[in-house]
Amino acid sequence: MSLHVDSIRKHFKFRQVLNDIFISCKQGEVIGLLGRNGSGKSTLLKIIFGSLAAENRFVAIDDIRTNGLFQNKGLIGYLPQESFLPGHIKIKSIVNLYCGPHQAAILFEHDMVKPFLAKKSRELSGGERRMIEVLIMIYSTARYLLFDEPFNGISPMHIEKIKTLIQQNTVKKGFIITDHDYTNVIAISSRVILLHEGAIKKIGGLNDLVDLGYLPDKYAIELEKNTFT
Ligand SMILES: Nc1ncnc2c1ncn2[C@@H]1O[C@H](COP(=O)(O)OP(=O)(O)OP(=O)(O)O)[C@@H](O)[C@H]1O
Repeated sequence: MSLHVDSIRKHFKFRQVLNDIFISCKQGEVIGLLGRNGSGKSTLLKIIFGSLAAENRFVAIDDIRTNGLFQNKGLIGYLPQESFLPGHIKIKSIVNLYCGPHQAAILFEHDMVKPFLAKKSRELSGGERRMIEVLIMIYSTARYLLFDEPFNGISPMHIEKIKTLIQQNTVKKGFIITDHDYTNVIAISSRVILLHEGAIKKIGGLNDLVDLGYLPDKYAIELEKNTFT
């Protein structure tokens, strides 16, 4: 069971943003995707999901090639960087829209969702909205989830709960997660990769992130005390 992404190429005007990108994600894995601002992380996730066209794109789920949004339906879920909840609809209805009855019933009782069920999304704070979106995606039917900045605006206590939920849900799902909160991404990732100058680099330790210019030098010694390999 795997999501297989290969040969992705994309340019905007004269800039080649993605150059023959390869990523695989098995059910049970969390892939941490890091990269500097503008390195192409969101572009890559949109192309994998099928909402953005590319010059070249190969995506296969469990060895079956998918050609875009409609073939991905129910298989790949995408949490965009910007909020996607319709502002005028109650959270309870949105949960019903995205989740099956069994998963919706779990969310209705979840302490991070229950207090907001009767509210409309526009009545929530930015962090509350993000929290709901992330939970809806985790409990959606999709088997592979692409998360673009899931921790943005969320307080540390809730980030911990979300990390636990992601890890619990890897039993049946695979995740590709990008967020500038790299310590929390690294903490839950089975593998970490860096999008650098249009290519994917495998990251074996925190020093690689310094060497490739993602983390400043001053972090090297302190961060090497932690390890994610
Ligand atoms: N529609 C577009 N037209 C032209 N250039 C674009 C377009 N979308 C993205 N780009 C450019 O492609 C590059 C990659 O953008 P992308 O949003 O994928 O980066 P990112 O790694 O997600 O960045 P960030 O971490 O800041 O969110 C950027 O230089 C951006 O300016």
